[in-house]
Amino acid sequence: MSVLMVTGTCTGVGKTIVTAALATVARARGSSVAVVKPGQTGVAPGEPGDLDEVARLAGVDDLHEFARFPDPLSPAAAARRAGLPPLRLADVAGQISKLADSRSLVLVEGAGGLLVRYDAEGTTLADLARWLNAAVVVVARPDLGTLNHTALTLEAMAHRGVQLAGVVIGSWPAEPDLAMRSNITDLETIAARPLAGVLPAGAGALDPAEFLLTARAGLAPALGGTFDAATFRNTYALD
Ligand SMILES: Nc1ncnc2c1ncn2[C@@H]1O[C@H](COP(=O)(O)OP(=O)(O)OP(=O)(O)O)[C@@H](O)[C@H]1O
Ligand SMILES: C[C@H](N)[C@H](N)CCCCCC(=O)O
Ligand SMILES: [Mg+2]
Repeated sequence: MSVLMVTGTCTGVGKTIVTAALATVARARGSSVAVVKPGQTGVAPGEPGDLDEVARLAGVDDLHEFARFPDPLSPAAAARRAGLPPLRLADVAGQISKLADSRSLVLVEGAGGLLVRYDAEGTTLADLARWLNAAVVVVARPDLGTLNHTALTLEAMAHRGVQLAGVVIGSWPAEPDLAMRSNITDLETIAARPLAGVLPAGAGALDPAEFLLTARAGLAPALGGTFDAATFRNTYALD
């Protein structure tokens, strides 16, 4: 049993796609996988949320969303605007612990980036990770601006004693520009380790069978495998 959290350097960086990729690879290895989205914002009741995307891509049906607020804001702000009580991550920690007792892997996708607030006290995914002693995958963009966002996220994690599982690039384009090619090297320096994975832009549009193959190729290290850096570098002519 283990709990792996997925955060990002910002919203919209590909956390849901990476969560689905981790889930599909783990399931293909025979693991029982639950996926948790503690607080879903920006989606109306009855509309498909991030967990529905994970279900579609990875075939997971063990899905747990603990609160939903329609405004496309942080969970704290969205709850406030809806006039609803905020989600208590301390309660969510207890629920995740229970799930982890009977699954090989529980994946938890945060809302937005690491320090997005869930309540008026400023509880964040970093608190949840620390309470559960869970490592965190950081999903980063490949393009200009990502070095600073990634460095800030990793520094905030280190400062709070949150363990880094690895940095994954959520959406790598077929035609990377100079900044992207350079950033690959610098992201590895910032993380002080090789990238834990890279998913191609467009991975989210694949059918589930193709998505599994893509996820396997791009994400093995985040689940204890080896990332084939040489193949990746050759594919994208990075050297
Ligand atoms: N590798 C990818 N392939 C295809 N589409 C992608 C990929 N990565 C991201 N996207 C698209 O970019 C958008 C944002 O991605 P995603 O929903 O995974 O972001 P997120 O980090 O989970 O955001 P949120 O904070 O809302 O949870 C989505 O519309 C998604 O379909
Ligand atoms: C609505 C969006 N897609 C996410 N669900 C929530 C993102 C919150 C980001 C808050 C912020 O850092 O400004
Ligand atoms: Mg998401």
